[in-house]
Amino acid sequence: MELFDFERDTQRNLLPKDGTVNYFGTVFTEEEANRYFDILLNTIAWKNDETIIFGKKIITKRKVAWYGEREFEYTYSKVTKKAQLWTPELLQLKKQVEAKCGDTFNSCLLNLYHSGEEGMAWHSDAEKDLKRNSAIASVSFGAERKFAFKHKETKETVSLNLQNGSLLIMKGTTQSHWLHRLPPTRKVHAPRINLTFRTIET
Ligand SMILES: O=C(O)CCC(=O)C(=O)O
Ligand SMILES: [Fe+2]
Repeated sequence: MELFDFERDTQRNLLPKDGTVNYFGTVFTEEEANRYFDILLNTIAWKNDETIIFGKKIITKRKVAWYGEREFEYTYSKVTKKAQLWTPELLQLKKQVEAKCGDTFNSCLLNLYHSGEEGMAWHSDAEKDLKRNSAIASVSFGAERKFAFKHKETKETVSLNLQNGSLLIMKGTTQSHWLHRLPPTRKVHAPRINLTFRTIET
């Protein structure tokens, strides 16, 4: 197999063990991706994220929003938030993503990174509100950014670039054994929007 085909093979697990990550590459055309970027930028109720670090409330530069099929209460970065109801475009995106990966989702966390200087530190998405070992689908629009995984015990790392209009799935025991992050970079000046479709335990 050519290297190109190998990288495009969505059945390939990017993790060597203890979880499954599939990168589907771009699943939206550049035109569709740019259109979604603009719509989301203008229709989502973006807010600066709040978190507690060493007992102090911190306001992040990165903006976030939380949507779902119900007004779920959800604790993320140690602060409890209430989901807003799906917008028409988010519901459409959710259906497109579900059709591609075969999993279903009932909520979505959105992140807006204004430039490469904004990122997200090492974490795993294993909050108690999330259904255990359920798939998380990550859709990216805008600037291409590096994304990395680190095994919690062995510290081995795996990284890839998340392209404009791309889809990445994390599933199985990935969140129990691996951390992930979006490293900050001085090389990227353009903004990026990321959506992670998730399943809240109901
Ligand atoms: O922006 C990204 O690609 C990752 C976001 C993320 O890990 C999260 O929202 O939990
Ligand atoms: Fe995450």
